[in-house]
Amino acid sequence: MIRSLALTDFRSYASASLPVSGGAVVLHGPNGAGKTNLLEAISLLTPGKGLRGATAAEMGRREPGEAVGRPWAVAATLRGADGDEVRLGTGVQTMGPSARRIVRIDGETAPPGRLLDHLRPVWATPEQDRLFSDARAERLRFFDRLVFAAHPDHAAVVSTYEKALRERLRLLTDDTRPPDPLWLDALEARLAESGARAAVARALALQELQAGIDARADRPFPQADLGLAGPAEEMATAGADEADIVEALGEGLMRARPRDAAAGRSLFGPHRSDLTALHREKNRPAAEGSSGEQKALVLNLILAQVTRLAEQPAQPILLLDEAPAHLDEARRAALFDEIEALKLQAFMTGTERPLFAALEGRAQFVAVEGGGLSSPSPLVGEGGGRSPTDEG
Ligand SMILES: Nc1ncnc2c1ncn2[C@@H]1O[C@H](COP(=O)(O)OP(=O)(O)OP(=O)(O)O)[C@@H](O)[C@H]1O
Repeated sequence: MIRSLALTDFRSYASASLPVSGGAVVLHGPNGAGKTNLLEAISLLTPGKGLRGATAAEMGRREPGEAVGRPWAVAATLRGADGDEVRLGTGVQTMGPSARRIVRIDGETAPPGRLLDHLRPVWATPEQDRLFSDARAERLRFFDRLVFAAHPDHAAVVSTYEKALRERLRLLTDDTRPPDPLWLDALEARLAESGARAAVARALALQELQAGIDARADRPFPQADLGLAGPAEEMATAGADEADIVEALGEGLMRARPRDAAAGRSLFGPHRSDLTALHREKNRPAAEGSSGEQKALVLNLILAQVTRLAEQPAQPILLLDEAPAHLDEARRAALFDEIEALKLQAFMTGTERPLFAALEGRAQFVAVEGGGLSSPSPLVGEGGGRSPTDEG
């Protein structure tokens, strides 16, 4: 679990540090105070672009009128189940368009994937309120993140696939010369192999998540019947051998060449797959649900995810941006109870402290304002920064 956090020139924070207790941490403060910025900082303690999907260059603190942000850093001290302390750090040392985030573990530069040995942040953001009615690509990215938190190899497989896909499209749409057939074959072989592996991992993760959702039937959250739409995932779900999926993908890609070349887009392959969900109780597609209903379905899915991750050595950390505000009182109380029952560390944001009234005395409350953090004793904040922009 995270024991302390320190931010330097990160977004609206010049310099802030926060000792953290286990369990629930409530970040409350007005709009624009920096609550989401703090969650984003924690979400960077895992590979990827964090909960806003931003570039490293965007995250450096900028004063009004400044075009380029400062080099920034996020650091956390963790205490593992065995009582050992680990220091995780990430940030960029020089700014510029090519700014790359580096990762340090106990002071040593490490590949970002190693962060997953220690921490597995899972987040829910207001953007997910329309997850099931949103664009397909967004939903697939969300699902791939769930797959990847439990099966870290999945990220590399998807990235290999996406790289080969871009390369193949470049060959197919190059007007200056016909595509080199050997190169095209090689790329499609790579696509079929990585695509099949991704599809198998997705199907497996879906099965585990569905089992997790089914096991939560007694909770006051709506349940989703999940599915994966896409030929490769459908084969994997039906129990096909990976080799057969590779073959089917290879054939499909070859057949799709003229169509892809004409469209200038890749119209076939598991990047076009989708996560489907049925609101079980209502027996209707989740996409038709209200944003409150979709939020509750997503939260239930995320709780199933953290429950399954809790069985792994690296700890799940729940980051809930404005989630409680979207829930009615009964579900809010159930969410808080669940965080306690699962012994989860959860960071939750909300503009109003009374939203978290049920947690008074059971959680750490942190007031976020003006780029600073303050938490009553024994948890003393040291926000020294100020938000350079308006703070609602
Ligand atoms: N790179 C940056 N440098 C300086 N300030 C930034 C940077 N990026 C974002 N900000 C500022 O951070 C503030 C937004 O913070 P954040 O999104 O954390 O607010 P919040 O407390 O979650 O608000 P809300 O309740 O409205 O969701 C804005 O004032 C924004 O201008």
